[in-house]
Amino acid sequence: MLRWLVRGRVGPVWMWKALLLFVAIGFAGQLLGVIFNKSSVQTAGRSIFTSPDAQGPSLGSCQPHTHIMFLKTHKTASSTVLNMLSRFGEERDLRFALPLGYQLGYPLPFNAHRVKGYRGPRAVEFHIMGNHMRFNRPEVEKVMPADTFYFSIIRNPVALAESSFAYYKEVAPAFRKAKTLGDFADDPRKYYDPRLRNNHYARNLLLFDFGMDHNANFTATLAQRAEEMIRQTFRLILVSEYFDQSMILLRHALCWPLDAVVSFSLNARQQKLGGIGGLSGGWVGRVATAAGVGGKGGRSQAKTLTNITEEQREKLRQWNALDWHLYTFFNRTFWEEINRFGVAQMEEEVALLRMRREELAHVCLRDGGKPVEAHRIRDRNIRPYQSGLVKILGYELQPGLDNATRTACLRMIRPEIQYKDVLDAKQFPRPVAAQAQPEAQNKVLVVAAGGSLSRRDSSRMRERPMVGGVAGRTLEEGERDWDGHRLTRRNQTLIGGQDKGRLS
Ligand SMILES: Nc1ncnc2c1ncn2[C@@H]1O[C@H](COP(=O)(O)OS(=O)(=O)O)[C@@H](OP(=O)(O)O)[C@H]1O
Repeated sequence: MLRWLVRGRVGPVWMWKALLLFVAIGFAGQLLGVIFNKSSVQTAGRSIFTSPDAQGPSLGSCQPHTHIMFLKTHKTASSTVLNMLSRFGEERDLRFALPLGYQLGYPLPFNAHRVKGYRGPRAVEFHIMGNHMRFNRPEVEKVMPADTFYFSIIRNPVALAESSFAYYKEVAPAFRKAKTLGDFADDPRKYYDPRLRNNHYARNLLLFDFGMDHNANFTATLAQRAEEMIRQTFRLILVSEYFDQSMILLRHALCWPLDAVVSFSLNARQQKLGGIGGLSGGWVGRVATAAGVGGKGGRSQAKTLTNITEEQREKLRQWNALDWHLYTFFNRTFWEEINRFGVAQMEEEVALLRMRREELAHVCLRDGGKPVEAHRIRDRNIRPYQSGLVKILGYELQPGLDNATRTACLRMIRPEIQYKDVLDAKQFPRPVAAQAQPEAQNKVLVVAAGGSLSRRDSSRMRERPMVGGVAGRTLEEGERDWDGHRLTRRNQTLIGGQDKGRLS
């Protein structure tokens, strides 16, 4: 029959040869496609963010909340939470109440004028607010709509003190003077002067962030007043030690899809003890594992990385007695909430969340999700800011991702400072000419997530994420940020205009 065809009874020979060639190419293409489909991360990732798993179990007919205020408390996993809000808002073109610099006037009580683009209390234009601030309800209410959902997160004060000590060692004078956290815990008053700027990082930091007097001595009346104020304003208080359970409660409260609350831990210190595990070694889920649902009847253990004795822990609890009260109180209400939600359902949903996180880590992250030191991250734009005694870790993206997957994965690991720049550039696009100024790179100030400005020699500065370089946003010399003081620059050393306390 082929001879018959070839002889040109049905069309010329060249046409049949061409046809055979096309069929062969098509077949080979199909075959290669099957092979690559099985092995390539890129293809696996193509559909992962749009698969039905991304939605999670049905939430019924509720409407997703889009007016949200998150009080970003310090050293409580708040950067991981803020990352979710940033992703959610960016994907849906929501408007963020962004700071002029990198924090909303912290540590001064929040003032509405710290919000970029704020035009007065009657202009309703922001959906999400979540950068560091010292809470001040009347001013926040000027910015956010009346139906805003307020929530925040707390952490065991002992673990929080440890994290704060490591991060703000050179920022808080009380920590600077103490050799170790143990020494500080043994006799905090020896190191602590309430008049010194930045010492709020060393005592009742939670209470300070909620806008209350963190230096007051503990009384039951004060503690109850604090608890009452928080309950009146905040609809949900999450607990860092039970991060995954917190995410499930949050997702139900906000009526958000599962993927919106799946995250990789950001801003983590390198673990000195015990090394770093990959995903299978429990890194991404390390906190989750430590916080099994209801494992300890709702009580949490502070997971600390340094060696402090039980006696020193107890001293830290006493030193931070007001925070300790808040923590125990809201830990209790948190578990009451889970009981109302249903313990069995919580277990199921937490398991789904963890599975999903593993899946996304497998697609998005290099080396199975193992966090890496900043200088090892090839893409400088996603290096986390470094501060204090230990290395703050970040992630590397899996190579070879298709564009859509890469964008979604990148959002999940983009550090807070860089994310603020991205959102800022989107909300306040600058004329092309302004973005192209060559000296912009030289005027970059590096600002810590916690608010401190880096004091680095220029060679080390090159290792830091170039804040202004991320999206063309640069803090200009003389701009006011941090606490309203004018910032000046002396040979790469950035200092506050009038204070003895350096900004780091
Ligand atoms: N998912 C999750 N679960 C539990 N804990 C987590 C999570 N993500 C981040 N972290 C830990 O939170 C600490 C950083 O907190 P913040 O991001 O609030 O710090 S900051 O105030 O913005 O600088 C930091 O704690 P330390 O490592 O003890 O310093 C992070 O490891």
